[in-house]
Amino acid sequence: MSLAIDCQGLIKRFGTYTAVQDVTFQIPQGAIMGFVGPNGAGKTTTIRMLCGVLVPTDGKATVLGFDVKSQPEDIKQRIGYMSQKFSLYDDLTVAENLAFYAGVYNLRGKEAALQKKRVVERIGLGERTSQLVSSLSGGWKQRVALACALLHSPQLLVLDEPTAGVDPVSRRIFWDIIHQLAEEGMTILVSTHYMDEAASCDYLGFVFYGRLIAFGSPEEMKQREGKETLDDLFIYYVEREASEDPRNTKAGSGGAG
Ligand SMILES: Nc1ncnc2c1ncn2[C@@H]1O[C@H](COP(=O)(O)OP(=O)(O)OP(=O)(O)O)[C@@H](O)[C@H]1O
Repeated sequence: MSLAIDCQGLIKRFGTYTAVQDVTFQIPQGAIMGFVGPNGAGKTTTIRMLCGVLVPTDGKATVLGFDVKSQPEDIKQRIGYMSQKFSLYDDLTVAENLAFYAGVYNLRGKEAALQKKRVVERIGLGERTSQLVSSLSGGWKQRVALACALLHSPQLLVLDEPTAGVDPVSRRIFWDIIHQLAEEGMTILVSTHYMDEAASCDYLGFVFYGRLIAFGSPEEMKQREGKETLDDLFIYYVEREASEDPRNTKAGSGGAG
């Protein structure tokens, strides 16, 4: 089994505040891993370390075989990233946004044209390419953002709350595409607050107060705690763990180091 992400005791401190504490998990290539947890739990901070854009305070992680601390550029070249803000230019058309991101990924000439054509077909954007992004619905903007993130054929697709505020039909279409990409071998790391999305992941990590308090397949996790639904499971975790945020104290920040 080839690992896409191997994360061992990852820690991130901002001053005396520990945003991520001793996070350890592994996922194989081609898997969909979902991060769930309340706001401020540390999901984005963990994702940013794994993308090679934030240096961990301690711990080790390899992504696609590259070390996050010493080889961040190798990681960045091989991942596609999409955040809930979509990072599109509203006053440009879909085609112009794709052209801009092709440039960001250093795609030129024939290669750029080929990759743009590929993602337009793949995501079903054919009839939208000349439309201004500002005139698109949230669901279509989301699909354009996904197309931009796929332009350079990444091996790992990182999605930080990609469907926040998007209607249910668009969410379903988006997830159908995500599952197809995973079937073709792409690894997906996604943070979400939606339990139906969490349920369709191969692996789930539940993050709370900076710690990964549970990890496994959705079925395993439910069985382990004897819960019928993921909603019940996550409410159980939150109630079990909830107390004053331990990360605000020096003791909390040093606990896993
Ligand atoms: N650069 C920073 N400096 C100081 N604190 C930070 C910084 N980045 C994040 N934090 C803090 O670390 C904690 C974890 O934040 P993070 O954004 O990783 O959480 P999250 O689980 O992604 O939340 P959300 O679901 O709201 O996106 C938060 O309390 C946040 O305020």
